[in-house]
Amino acid sequence: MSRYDLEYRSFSLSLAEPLETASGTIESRDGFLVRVSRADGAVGYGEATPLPGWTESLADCEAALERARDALDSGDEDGALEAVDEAVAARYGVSLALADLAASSESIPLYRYYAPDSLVARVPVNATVGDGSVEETVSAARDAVERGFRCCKLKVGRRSVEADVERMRRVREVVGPSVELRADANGAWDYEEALAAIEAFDEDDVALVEQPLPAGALEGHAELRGRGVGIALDEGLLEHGVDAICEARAADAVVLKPMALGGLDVAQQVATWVDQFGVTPLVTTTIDGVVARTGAVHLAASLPDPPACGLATGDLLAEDLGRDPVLFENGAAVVPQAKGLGVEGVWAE
Ligand SMILES: O=C(O)CCC(=O)c1ccccc1C(=O)O
Ligand SMILES: [Mg+2]
Repeated sequence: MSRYDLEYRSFSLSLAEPLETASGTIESRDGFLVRVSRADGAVGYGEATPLPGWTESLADCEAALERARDALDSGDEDGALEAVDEAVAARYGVSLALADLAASSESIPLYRYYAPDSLVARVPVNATVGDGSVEETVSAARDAVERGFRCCKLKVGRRSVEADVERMRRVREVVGPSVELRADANGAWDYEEALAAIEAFDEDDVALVEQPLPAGALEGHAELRGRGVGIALDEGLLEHGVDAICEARAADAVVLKPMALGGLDVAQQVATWVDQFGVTPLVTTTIDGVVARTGAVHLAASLPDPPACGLATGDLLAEDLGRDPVLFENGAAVVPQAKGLGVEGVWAE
């Protein structure tokens, strides 16, 4: 007898404007909305939105969701998560739907399912600024600060280091000294370029650079630390895992993307583990729909004292799966306190 039913529907969401990054341009996000329902009428939502280079393909994601559905149909609950074990986006979709259902049944917001005794009103967030021209970059950063953001992350690495240093310098002039600035090179630089960028960024009080060197580099990242600008590993976390990074002392922070790690439960474990080594966990999305994005907000809310997280990516989309339950104000995401994820109206019949 099956206790749960799993259904999924495909969607395609275009970005308001293509997001330029050093590892490619993101124009749309295609994936699957997942719904798990229990015989008593309780439901939970999840979202599996693969991103080439970061997760399984769309086809592999769908095949994994189909296996999970079949496992649940035959009453095999453990089998459902085993079926998506090798497909991180599908695993996020299924595990999020099950967690949303479980937290909803207990009438607690999802973050308290992971951090039972906590009460968290808001988590700080960064604005995400694409790798555009100086004018585009300055205008996007100025806009973000006018909307209340206190931290901006600039995508870098598509042009020369000098050009990126110029972009950063102009942004610092415009936003003033108190806004935190970060960069994300998505692995674009070699060691010499990264060193030059970091030394120049330090003069503009840049707090952090994500993935200056390719994912494979560990020693190089370790060498780049301690120069005033923090080093965060993103692609590198997926390539090496936590232990190798901590052992090589290769990072000040690691970037946790639930879609790329296979779910909030996995990301929670990674966060708790890296924290033991003094490495800061930093939660971001993969530019997802509202269901996956809100899951990431709950993950950040479940962590003690998170830094500004890359969760304010909803505005990058031209359309969404439903209404966004997360309000952004004064540089923070207001954490939904309704039961479960707090996402409604995404599965209109
Ligand atoms: O962290 C953010 O500000 C937003 C998320 C982001 O930058 C991103 C989005 C999609 C794919 C990769 C990345 C990345 O952090 O490298
Ligand atoms: Mg990154």
